Order: sequence, then C-alpha cells, then structure tokens
Amino acid sequence: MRLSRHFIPVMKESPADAQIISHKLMLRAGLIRQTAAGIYAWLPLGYRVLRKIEQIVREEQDRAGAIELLMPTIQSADLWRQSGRYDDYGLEMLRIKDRHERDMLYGPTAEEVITAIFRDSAKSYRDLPRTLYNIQWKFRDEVRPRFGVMRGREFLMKDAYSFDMDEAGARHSYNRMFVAYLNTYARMGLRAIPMQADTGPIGGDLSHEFIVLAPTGESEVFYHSNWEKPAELSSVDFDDVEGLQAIVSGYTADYAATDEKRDEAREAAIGGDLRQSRGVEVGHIFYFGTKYSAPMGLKVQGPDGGEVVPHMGSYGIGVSRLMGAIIEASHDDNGIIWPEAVAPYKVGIINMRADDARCTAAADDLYARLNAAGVEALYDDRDERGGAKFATMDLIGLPWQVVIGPKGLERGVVELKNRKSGEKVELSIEDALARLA
Ligand SMILES: Nc1ncnc2c1ncn2[C@@H]1O[C@H](COS(=O)(=O)NC(=O)[C@@H](N)CS)[C@@H](O)[C@H]1O
Repeated sequence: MRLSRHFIPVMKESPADAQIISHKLMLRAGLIRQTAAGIYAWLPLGYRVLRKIEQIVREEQDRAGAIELLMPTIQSADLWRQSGRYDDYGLEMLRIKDRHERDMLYGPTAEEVITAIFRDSAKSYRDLPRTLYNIQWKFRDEVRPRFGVMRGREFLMKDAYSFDMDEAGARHSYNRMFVAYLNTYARMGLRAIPMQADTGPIGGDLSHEFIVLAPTGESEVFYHSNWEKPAELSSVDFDDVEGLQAIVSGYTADYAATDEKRDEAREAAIGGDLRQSRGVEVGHIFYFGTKYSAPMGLKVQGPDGGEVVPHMGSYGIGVSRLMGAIIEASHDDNGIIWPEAVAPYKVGIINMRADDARCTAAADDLYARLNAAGVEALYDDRDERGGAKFATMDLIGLPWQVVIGPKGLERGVVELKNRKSGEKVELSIEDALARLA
C-alpha cells in the first residue's frame, strides 16, 4: 500500500488522557480512535493487526479441536432468566428493549446462548465431547473504562464453550484449551503465565487466568522465577488425555498466583526465587460443571439409555485487549515494535527523495517486486523530509524498513533496517528482496 493513498492519521503527541504507553502509541500510530467512552473505531492499520491476532487465535483453537461458529451480539433476556443470571449480572449488562418492549441485552458473554443452541440440537452421548467457539464483539458497561482497548466497554473476545459427558471429560477439554492458550500467546511473542483464579460471575470451581507481565497491568501477580523462561510452542497430541494432563501439571507445578489467590506458605518455601509484578489478563478459562446445562434443561441420552446432563467449561481470550498487551510488551521510545506474526505490513519502504526520479523509480520497482512476491509492504512515497519518514515508520513499528536514497543508489545499494534490533545493513536491491521474500 502507498502511504500517499492510505488512511493512517499519525499524531506527534498523544492526547493527555492516554495514560499507558500502549494507549498512547495506538492513538499516535493511527490504529484506533475513540468514538465514546470505552468504544473504539478500528482504523485501517489497527484493523489489519486485529485480524492477524484473531487469525492466530482461530488457528490454535482449530488445532485444539474446537469448532468455530458465530453467535449474535444481541441476546434475549429470557435465556438469562433460565440460567438465573439476569438479575445477578448487575450494571455491567447493557439492557435493551425492542419495539415490542421485549427485554434484550448486548451480550457480555455467551454461556446461555451456546447452551440453548446445543440443547436444541444435541440428543445423544454421540454428540459429545464438543467444544464450540466464536470470535465476537462483547459489551460490558465497565464503571471505569480506561487504558484504551485494555479495559473497553465494547471489545472483541474469543469465547469457547465445551460440552462433555462427565467431569473427567470436561477436565480434558479444559487441558486442551490450557495448552492451546499457551501456544496462542507464544505465537504472538508473549509469555503468558497461567494463574489459579477466581471464577466470579461466570462460576465454577476450576479456573486459570493467563497473565502477560506488564508494569501497567491491572493484576498484581506473584510467581516462581522459573516463569521467566521464554515461552516455547508445545507440539502436542490434543487427544492424548494423560499426556496433556502431564503437560498442564508440569506448567502448574511452578507457583503463580494473582493477589486474590496467593499462597503465603508456598511463597515462603520459594524464598529468593519468588517474583512479584503486575500483569495483564489476556485470557481466562473456567470449568463449571452443570451450572448452565442443569437449569437450562440441556441433557442427552447416555450409552445405557439414561439421561446425562453434560459438564461444561468456557474459555475466553481478549482479542482486542491483546493488541494493547503486545504493544506494552514490545515497544521503545520511537514507537511500536510489531512481532512479525501480527505486523500490519512486513516491510516499510522509505523513498528518501520523492523529487528524485532515480530514487522514485528504484522505490517503485522494489514495491512492485515485493507485491509480486506476496510480501506485504507499506511504501512511504510522500513528498516529505527523510527525517519525518523515519519517525513515522519507527512509530508504526513494521518489522523491516528499506531506505532508498541517492547516495546509496550511486553505490548500487539500499539500506535494510530491522526495527527490533536496530541493525542496519547495506545491500543490493536484489539481496534485499531475497532477505524479505
Ligand atoms: N472490558 C474488557 N475490555 C477488553 N477485554 C476484556 C474486557 N473484559 C474482559 N476482557 C477479556 O476477555 C477475556 C475473557 O473474559 S472473562 O470474563 O474472563 N471470561 C468470559 O467472559 C468467559 N465467558 C469466557 S468464554 C478476559 O480474559 C480479558 O482478556
């Protein structure tokens, strides 16, 4: 894409009300714009990143055997009356009346909807186990939306729901999601630590939050220094019940707890290896048995002909929150440093002299050849000073930059810069293409 024809309203300064770096940079880099408290428009560059994050989440859900569908954002209050949550849910729920005065709501989560869908279709034990998921906008009327997309009122969530014959089966579904989550975050360059968590309005008695360490995070966390090792992908057999339990037990053997679930005795035993920090909750998974299936009448026929009330769990990832978490974890004084897996474009082309025919011809040619090779490129072809172009490209944080200037062309070279390391090399256009394609 040519910058001269794009819509990326970058800003030199960030608005005063942006307190944390990810919010400042998302505004300055032209990724989002607030349209109401806690509600954002996802501008072109931000939306490209959001879809990359969403795609990684989708691929790891599919790999773990979950099946994608799409549920509505607007839900009938009747479903929430069946589960008994309608009155308890409180002011966070955006309650709506339709033209027939029917009580509706903008879904903050979707346990009731998915349980009703499954209830009306699943009849036999052969329909289990199943895990269904969707990536859908949610609304929670947070009393204090803040920190940009980190705590919004309208936000994008991947929410998955599992249905099993019994608790043992439900724990395997839980373990599949546990490992899928660690792989998901690792692919985004994030080290997420699973911590035992409270279950809150969702309910149940088994729950883990996935926390990414960040000094501005809302959660206070305590963990064993073993968790400081870099994240690695585990290539697992998601059908291996014992194997998966062993992996999860291995991870949970190392102490990690939010301040609501601290274990002072264990912390004392850890001694000097105990770490304290703050973190961002980027995912939360729950097992809650028959909390929704029983009151909503979900039951299937068992192998012996008897009735079975399925055991369920739900598994959420904050897809839009992740964009903020990634920036918190990956930026410098000049701006965002996108991990390649979620970058809006892979390379930024900077033509230092748009008024120089030779430079422009070389930049146009490189841009055309990168496109032909399927490499996503953002081409700064504006009639601007070089310094301004460098600042913009560093701010929006693409992983690679190619700088084309008259002096370099005299010597048959361009400059390739890696945004993360800052490393610059001079090489021919051919070699630059080979490095980037
Ligand atoms: N106000 C918010 N703004 C942005 N992301 C949020 C917000 N509230 C929650 N999230 C994200 O959504 C994830 C899941 O939310 S949750 O309440 O913990 N879990 C559920 O709603 C379950 N029903 C999962 S299916 C959280 O871990 C967090 O990453």
